[in-house]
Amino acid sequence: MEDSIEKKQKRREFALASISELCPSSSSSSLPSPATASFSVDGSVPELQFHQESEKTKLQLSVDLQTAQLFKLGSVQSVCISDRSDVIIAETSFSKGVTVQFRTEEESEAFHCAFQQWKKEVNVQGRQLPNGTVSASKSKFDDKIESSSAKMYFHYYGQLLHQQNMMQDYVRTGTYYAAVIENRADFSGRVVVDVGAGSGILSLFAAQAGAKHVYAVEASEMAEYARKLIAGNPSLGQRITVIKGKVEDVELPEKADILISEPMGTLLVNERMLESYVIARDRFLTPKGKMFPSVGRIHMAPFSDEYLFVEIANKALFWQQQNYYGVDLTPLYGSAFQGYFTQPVVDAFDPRLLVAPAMCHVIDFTKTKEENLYEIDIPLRFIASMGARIHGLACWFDVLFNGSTVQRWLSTAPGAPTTHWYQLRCVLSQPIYVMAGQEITGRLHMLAHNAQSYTMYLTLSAKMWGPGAEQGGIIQTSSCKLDLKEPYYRMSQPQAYTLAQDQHSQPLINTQEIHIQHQKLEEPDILQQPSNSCTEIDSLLQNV
Ligand SMILES: C[S@@+](CC[C@H](N)C(=O)[O-])C[C@H]1O[C@@H](n2cnc3c(N)ncnc32)[C@H](O)[C@@H]1O
Repeated sequence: MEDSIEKKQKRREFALASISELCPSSSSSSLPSPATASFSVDGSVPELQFHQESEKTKLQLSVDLQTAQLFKLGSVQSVCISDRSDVIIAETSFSKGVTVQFRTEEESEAFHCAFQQWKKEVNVQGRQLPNGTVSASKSKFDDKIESSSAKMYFHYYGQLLHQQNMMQDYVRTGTYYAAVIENRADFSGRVVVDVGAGSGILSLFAAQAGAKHVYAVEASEMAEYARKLIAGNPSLGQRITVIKGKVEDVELPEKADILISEPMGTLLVNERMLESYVIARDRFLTPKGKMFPSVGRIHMAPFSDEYLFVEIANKALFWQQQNYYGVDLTPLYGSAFQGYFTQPVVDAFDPRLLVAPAMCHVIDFTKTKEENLYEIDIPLRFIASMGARIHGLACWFDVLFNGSTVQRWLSTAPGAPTTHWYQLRCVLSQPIYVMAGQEITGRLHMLAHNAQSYTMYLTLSAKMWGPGAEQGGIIQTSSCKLDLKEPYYRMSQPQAYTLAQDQHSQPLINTQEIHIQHQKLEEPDILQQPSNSCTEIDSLLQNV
C-alpha cells in the first residue's frame, strides 16, 4: 500500500487559515495562528496531520485516512472526523475531530480533492489489518460514502412506494422488459446477477427470459419484499435467489454470464450507483459476460429559457425587503440570488428551447474503471443554430441494451416520452449572448462527493459580436457551481408533454411504441437509437 502512495506523492502539504478542535478542551479553543495540513505515509498507514502552533499552545492532530471523513460546513470551512486519531494539545487532551478554516474557496476545493485522492489510494490498495493480511475491496462502499447518506439512501429504497414509483415509469420498465424478452438468447440457460434488485422485478424478467439462475442482490430492506414477491411467483421464483447485502460485499457461489441493473440516477450518474455496477462487473461477471445496459451517454446542449431564468432570479427577491418586521434583509440578497443558481433544475422542457445541436459524453460500463467515475470532465463545444440569450446547459441521458438479437435504447431526451428522470438544466446567473453560427465553448466538470452525488462546475464562453462590441474581440464567460444532490424539482409548472407523464393510468407501452421484436436482426440496428445521437457510439459499438 505504502509503495504506491510513496512513489507517487510522498507528502503533500496545505496551508490553512486556522484549525480548531471539534470539542475544545478547557486548555484550547480556536487558535488564531496559521495552520498546516499534510498528507503522508507513516509506516504503513496513510495519514493526515493537522498542525498549529502559537507561542503558548500547540495543536497537533493525526488522522487515520482509512476511517477519516471530511464534510463541508461552508465554502471555506470543513470538519474532519475520524474513528481513530491522536491529538496533542499542550500535551494533554484527546479529540476525534477538527474544524478546518481555509483561506480561499479554491484552497478548500484543492484540499477536498487531495483528501478523496489519498483516501482512494487507501481503498484501492486495500485495508491493512492488524495481523498484516490485506482484505481487498471489502466495504469499498462504506469507505467512500458517508454513512448518514447511505442510511437515508437505503431507507428510501427500502420503501415499496419508491419502488412502485420506478415501476410505474412505464417507459423505463417497459423498455427493460422489451430489451430482456427480445434478447432471450442472452438470458436463456444463463446465470444472471441483478445488481441492486429492489423489488426483484428485473430478476423476474430475466427468469421469464429463461435464465438458469438469477442472483438478486439488494442492500436495502426491500430484499425482504423481493423475497415475498418472488415466492409469490413460484414458477419463476425457484430460479431466483435473493441476497441481502451490498454488491461490494456479498459473495456469490458462481460467476455470472450477464448482469442486469438499473443504476441510473438523475443525469445518469447521480446516486453513484454506476460505481457499484462496475464493481459488480469486476467481482461477478465472466470475462466474456454481457451487461444490460452496457453503455450510457450524457447529452448536453445550450438552451435559452427566459421564463425559467426570471423564475429563479425572482426567488431571491424576498431578500430585497428593507423592512421585514423592521429588519433590512438586503445584505443577504446577493448570497440568496447565487444560492438559487446552485440548484440544477429537473423538469421536462420543450426541445425547441435548445439553441445548438447536442453533444454527448459516452460511458462504456463494460470497460470503464470505477475510479473514472470519481471525476468526469467534459470539454464543451457547440455551434449556435440561432441568435439567442443562452441561459445554461440542458442535459439528459440514454442507455443501450446491446442485445445479441435486438439493440434498444432507453432515452430521457426532451421531446421523447417523459420518464421519472425528466431532464436536467444548469442555469447560469449571467446569461451569454450568441449569434447564429457562433461557437460556444466551455467545460462541465463533475466531482463525486461522499453523499452519493456530484459537485458540478459549468463554464460557457462565447465571443461577443454585434453593435457596440469590438467584433469578436471580447469573450463573455459565465460559470456556476451546482450540487447535483440538491435539484429544484420544477414539476408543478405546466408541462409540454403531459400525455406521457400520466404514469398512474394503464401501461403506456402502446402509446410509447415499445413493440417487442422477436425475429433476429441481420445487422446491429443503430438506427433504433434516439435522434440526438453521438457519432462516437458507432466506433464503440463495433468494439462491444
Ligand atoms: C434504481 S433502483 C432499481 C430497482 C430495481 N432493479 C428496478 O429496476 O426496479 C436501485 C436499487 O439498487 C439498490 N442498491 C443501490 N446500491 C446498491 C449496492 N451497492 N448494493 C446493493 N444494492 C444496491 C437500491 O437499494 C435500490 O433498490
